[in-house]
Amino acid sequence: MKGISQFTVTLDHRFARELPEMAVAGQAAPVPDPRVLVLDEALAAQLGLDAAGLRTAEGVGLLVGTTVPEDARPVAQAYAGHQFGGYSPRLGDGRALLLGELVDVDGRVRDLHLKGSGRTPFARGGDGLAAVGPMLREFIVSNSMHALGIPTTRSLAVVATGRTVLRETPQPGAVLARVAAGHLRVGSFQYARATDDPDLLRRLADHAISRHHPAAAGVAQPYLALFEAVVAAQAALIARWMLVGFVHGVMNTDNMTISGETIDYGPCAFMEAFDPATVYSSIDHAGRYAYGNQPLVAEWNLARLAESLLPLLHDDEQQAVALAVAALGRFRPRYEAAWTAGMRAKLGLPADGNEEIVAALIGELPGLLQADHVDHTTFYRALATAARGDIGPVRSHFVEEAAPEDWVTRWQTLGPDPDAMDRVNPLYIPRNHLVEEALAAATDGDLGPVERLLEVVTAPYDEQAGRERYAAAAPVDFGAYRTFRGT
Ligand SMILES: Nc1ncnc2c1ncn2[C@@H]1O[C@H](COP(=O)(O)OP(=O)(O)OP(=O)(O)O)[C@@H](O)[C@H]1O
Repeated sequence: MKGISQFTVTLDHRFARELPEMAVAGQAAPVPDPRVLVLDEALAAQLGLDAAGLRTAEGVGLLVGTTVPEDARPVAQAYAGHQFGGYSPRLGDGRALLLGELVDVDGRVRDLHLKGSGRTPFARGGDGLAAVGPMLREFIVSNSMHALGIPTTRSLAVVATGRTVLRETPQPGAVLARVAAGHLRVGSFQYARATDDPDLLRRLADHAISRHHPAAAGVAQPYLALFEAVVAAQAALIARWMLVGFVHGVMNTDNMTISGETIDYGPCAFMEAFDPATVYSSIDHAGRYAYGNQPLVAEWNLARLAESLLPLLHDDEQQAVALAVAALGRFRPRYEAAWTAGMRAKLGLPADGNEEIVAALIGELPGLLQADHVDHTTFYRALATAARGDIGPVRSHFVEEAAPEDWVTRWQTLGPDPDAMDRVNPLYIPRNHLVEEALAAATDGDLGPVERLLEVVTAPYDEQAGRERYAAAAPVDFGAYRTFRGT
């Protein structure tokens, strides 16, 4: 491995140092013909990395893991997890490497991680690789989420490898360089707990507190405070997903972070026609991870985290369980409060006042939207137009145009603020048919549609002239419920 001469990158290896039992040394697979497809230059600058340097041969080598600093020790992280409800004791990064941690220009510690960088000891039957399409999906959707102000892992770059990856059909391969507050997952704690090594579990919890929830340090019950902090972060996160209609698609416990960032953009998509049963993953036959189930699944995943933490909560198991149950019980009220506050904002209403009328309006809305398969995104922009005095666009969202009138009349008496609504209700989300269209073009070598889509979804609230098709629902023949595999 060679050093980087174009620019300096200083990587720490705190995860590997503090938790060596959970870090397996790995090396990126050779990349025959690396080509940068997309690079987030603003993110590079935030990391203190020179974007031009990242485009040089050595810089690209860092982005795919083949040229790393001399003292770098890339590792695959161990984790376990419940996938679709079934427990796997050993998952881990099968096709990913943590290159190390770096301190960004704001002094925050960020992981630099590669996805699709080759097989690791956790690869099981997998080839360790990733295809251009899914890695660009992660780049596009994570950028959209960030622009929407939703906590998420970030995508620094997608580099085509020049290697063919075999999926249903042969696909061009790619490596995603991912940046995150951290890669600890609920599954990391399940892994540590399953080792029956209380010291490892404690070190993992201390590491998580120090990196993600420092306020939990120094209180009487730090590990309970850690759990409470994760509950709070996830309640806030899932509410944000629900408010924009984001369907994660694979909310396994290895895809739920301790930091509270959204992770793993596999078969994810934004719901168009409002329907709680909306599912995008072709392997989710039972609808476990449907839009409307996401808060319940999050709570279920957090219960698995609580189980993993029990030995740290109290010496007496019954007392530990009682503490965990009480803390988990705070998920629902926190989620409800975040949801209600978010809905008030979407409806252009102040944070409090008129509680009963507002609760009724919020409670009735899903039924109204679902009955007519109303587009979850354009509806709220149309509602702002109604607040400005023109109810026409709202009416045209419904089969029976008079259907929403009673609801709208009651809402209008509350004096909603349309400008405030347009600041929280996006006009542009990465609609699945646009994402698919862009990924197909990129797979065929044309990056134009990806670049245009990125431009649109990273300015989600501002009307962009000539970009009407990006705000419109999928054409009927696309099929609103088309599902796909994520990887
Ligand atoms: N092609 C592959 N080769 C080896 N391992 C794989 C491959 N695809 C997935 N895995 C492994 O299978 C497990 C579940 O995969 P999943 O798709 O949830 O994760 P991922 O998308 O690879 O990574 P992340 O969760 O970090 O975004 C993980 O342990 C992952 O590393």
